[in-house]
Amino acid sequence: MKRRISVLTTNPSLGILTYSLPEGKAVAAGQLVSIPLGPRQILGMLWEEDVSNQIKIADNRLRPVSKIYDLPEASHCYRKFIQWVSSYYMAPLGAVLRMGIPFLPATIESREIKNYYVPKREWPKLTSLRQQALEKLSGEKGSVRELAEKAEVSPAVIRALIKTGLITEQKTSLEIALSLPNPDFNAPILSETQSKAAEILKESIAKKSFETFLLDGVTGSGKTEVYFEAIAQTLRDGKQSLILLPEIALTEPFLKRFQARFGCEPVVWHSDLSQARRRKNWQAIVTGQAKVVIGARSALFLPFKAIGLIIVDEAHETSFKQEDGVCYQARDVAVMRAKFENISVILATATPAIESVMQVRLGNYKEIRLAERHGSAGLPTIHVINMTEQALAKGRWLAPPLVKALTNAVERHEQGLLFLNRRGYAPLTLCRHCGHRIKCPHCTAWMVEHRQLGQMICHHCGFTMPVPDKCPECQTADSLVACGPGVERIAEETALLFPEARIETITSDTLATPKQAAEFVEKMDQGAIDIIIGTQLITKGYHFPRLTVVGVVDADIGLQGGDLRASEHSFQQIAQVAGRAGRSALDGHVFIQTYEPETPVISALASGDREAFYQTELEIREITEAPPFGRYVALIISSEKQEIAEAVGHQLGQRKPEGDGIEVFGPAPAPLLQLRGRYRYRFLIQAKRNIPIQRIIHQWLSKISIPSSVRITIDVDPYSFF
Ligand SMILES: Nc1ncnc2c1ncn2[C@@H]1O[C@H](COP(=O)(O)OP(=O)(O)OP(=O)(O)O)[C@@H](O)[C@H]1O
Ligand SMILES: [Zn+2]
Repeated sequence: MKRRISVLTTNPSLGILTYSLPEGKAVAAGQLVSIPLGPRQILGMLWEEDVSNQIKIADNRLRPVSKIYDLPEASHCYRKFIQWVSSYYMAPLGAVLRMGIPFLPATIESREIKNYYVPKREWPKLTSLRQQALEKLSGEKGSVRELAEKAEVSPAVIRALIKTGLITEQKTSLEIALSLPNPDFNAPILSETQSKAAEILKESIAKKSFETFLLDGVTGSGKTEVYFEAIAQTLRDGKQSLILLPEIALTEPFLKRFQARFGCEPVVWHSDLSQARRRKNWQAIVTGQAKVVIGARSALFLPFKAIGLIIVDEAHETSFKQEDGVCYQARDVAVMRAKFENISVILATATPAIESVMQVRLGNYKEIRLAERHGSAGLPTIHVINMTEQALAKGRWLAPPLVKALTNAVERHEQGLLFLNRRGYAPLTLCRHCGHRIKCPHCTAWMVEHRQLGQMICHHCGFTMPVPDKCPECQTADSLVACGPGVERIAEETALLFPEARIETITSDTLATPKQAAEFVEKMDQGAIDIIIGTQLITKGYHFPRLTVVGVVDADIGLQGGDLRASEHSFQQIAQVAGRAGRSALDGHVFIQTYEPETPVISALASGDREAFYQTELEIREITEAPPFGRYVALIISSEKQEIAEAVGHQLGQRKPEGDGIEVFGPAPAPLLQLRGRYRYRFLIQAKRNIPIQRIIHQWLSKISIPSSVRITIDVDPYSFF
């Protein structure tokens, strides 16, 4: 009988398959292999070494593994971890593995990537598409696909140009000479509290066992400096560290800061890297050359050679929640990875998630507090502006006390920040003649005017159309009016109030890449910006010493959705943006504009009594058996045909699981009934934490046959409810 092994493929619909092994080859579980499937080669990981007694396939039908990659095998802990993620989040095993191994690795023989280079020079006359491509690409390099994307032509055009020799091939080696971060390169002198905190972390790392820390320090207290000490210790031990950041725009400033402390840049992992860069970095992580990795949440799934520490920075951030594909919460996954690897994990934040606070109370996480800002900086003064008492002119959104503070700041050559979490000019456009509201044809959502682009954009599906000059419904000309403010409208008002000021709008439209973020930080540091108008993108991580005035344009926005975490998120967001003010020698002032100054969120911010706010939140959650006390799972049934989605919802509704400690709500049409052209119906399952909810849902779903046009999304511990 042949030697048999099971291989977990990175193809979600295939899962685990059985293959035979070439005689005499030594293999270990966790090794990467490629296997033949029909005419194709598929990537996978040896899952179990010898499965000869379990599998019924006849020897002659068994195909051999075609290649075993010469890379360190992933550990037993790693495979256990992938398994856990798959079963907890109810996602196919292969889909989870694919996040860690997103491409065929280079083999020993071909540790090179084909890149192409377009020389800078005058080009001969060619067909216009080719001409256009060469002009756009002058001086660029990349893979065929990357060049095609940059030039906005098809890959065939690029291939044709390669054939003519106008674009030349360049082999890039995968071996990178990485500089090693030096733990003692430029260590700061820590304050007493900071060094106590750092000592606790270092001791934990020395113990080499699983421990979760909540590094809870006010904004500007030096959390980063403290966890850098933990990284230094991990470096001394020869192990790898992973730092997760909530936003890739934050990586660039972070790289600089890291370099100043450790003498060289860490290795980066996120979606904005070129193919060649991604492959190199992946290789360095898997072989253990990369000692410190900073990345987006997907970095958690990489098969590190020797991981010794995980840090989640701004751990309360909702962007750690992945909402499509495998739905997971990276903060929780980080803790689980650390548990499987038996290492320490640090959650750093100034405004912890309720879930984390609860884990501290239960004794599962250790809390480390940094109560004061570093050096001479004090916390900013909070001013609440009761908007019901402010008589603002029509189309004006900034109240006089805020305007006055900004005026003073600009005069003193300090900087101001106006925060409004709404992209575009206005969230709603309506016809003042017939009342028609401009809506997305594919979503249950308003089209948002982006005046600078001259476009209306749907923020859910990206559908775009020109701003109409008459009402699409009643055809009346010049009857459309913008309702409510977005950042662009606030920028317009600010420009009127401060004609001399240099104003910059920062949103995901203007600050999409790490490079743009770096340019922005540079401008701020040089004092080339007086006032920033920004969305949540600007609330976290940045340290601008001359920024002294922060205005929260509409503090009530976050509470409108009214979901489970609305108050918590609103509190976190405002506290974070407030934390950008007065971070060095200059005093900071924060102005919060609200129509409801009495709500718990605003009063907690005004009084600085965070504990009381958390206490009340926890009590509400406990009474309602909401997370973290109970558990939620959302089930979303969607189809392009409304009747079909509704019918499947109805069928499932009739077979709802029942029993003690579990309650199923729905099916109900989702608040966002139509999204990207699909109609959606929702269930919300609420269960006690000891209920094996995943198993129950599996059984429930297996009771009915689901048409192929219907998609069922399972979201365990959901954050969005629309
Ligand atoms: N011991 C120290 N010596 C010198 N500079 C320090 C020290 N501690 C903190 N700083 C400086 O103070 C500023 C704030 O520190 P840091 O960014 O680490 O705070 P943080 O708690 O991570 O802030 P936030 O939560 O707002 O992002 C930084 O410029 C940092 O370099
Ligand atoms: Zn849409």
